[in-house]
Amino acid sequence: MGVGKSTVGPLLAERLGVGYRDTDDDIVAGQGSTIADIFANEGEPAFRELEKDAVRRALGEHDGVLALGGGAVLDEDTRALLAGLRVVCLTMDVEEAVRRADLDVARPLLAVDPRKRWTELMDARRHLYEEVATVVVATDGRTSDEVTQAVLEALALRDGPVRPYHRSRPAARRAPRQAVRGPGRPCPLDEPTR
Ligand SMILES: Nc1ncnc2c1ncn2[C@@H]1O[C@H](COP(=O)(O)OP(=O)(O)OP(=O)(O)O)[C@@H](O)[C@H]1O
Ligand SMILES: O=C(O)C1=C[C@@H](O)[C@@H](O)[C@H](O)C1
Ligand SMILES: [Mg+2]
Repeated sequence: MGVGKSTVGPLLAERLGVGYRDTDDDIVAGQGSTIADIFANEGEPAFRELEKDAVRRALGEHDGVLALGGGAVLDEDTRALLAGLRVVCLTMDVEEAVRRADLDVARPLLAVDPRKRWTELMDARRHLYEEVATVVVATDGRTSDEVTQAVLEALALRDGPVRPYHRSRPAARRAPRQAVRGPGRPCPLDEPTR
């Protein structure tokens, strides 16, 4: 949350010459309310249902860079949909998270005691981010342009120069996920690609 998905996503899309889409933006546009208002008025479970639908729809319609909400990976079906795609997990430490949480939009899950909440959320989610990530890229001390470059390099190390997948491309010709990540090699969040 606040790690820079919506900042780096468009830069990455531009570098790759593909479109950019953000499921948080899709939800806000579809509901005509902010995420903070959806959490406040309808509750987190209702938001998660909207998020699940938004991710499914976006993955079906969109071939370019897609930013997911930070909690999208909580859903098992969503995690299954991400298998076989290049998934970039951006990281930062808690100090940076607290700084960025203060910068702009309200993040409902960090509204009270952001340091404690962020740590709790990461403890609960770390294994899910690791499960879906093809590469893990640290953002601390890097500008968004530097993060974008690091993402491209991390993906190229795993997969060769990045070319977008196209939905028309037969699934069998896609690089198998294990080959991208390396057999039995998870992408631990405490050993990000620097
Ligand atoms: N590399 C960076 N260095 C410093 N600040 C950054 C960096 N990337 C993004 N930011 C700032 O951090 C804040 C959060 O960024 P952004 O909204 O892109 O995160 P996000 O991951 O999309 O958040 P959310 O999970 O709420 O969707 C913004 O104020 C943004 O300008
Ligand atoms: O990590 C999370 O649970 C969230 C992240 C944001 O992208 C938003 O989807 C929302 O603020 C919840
Ligand atoms: Mg965002």
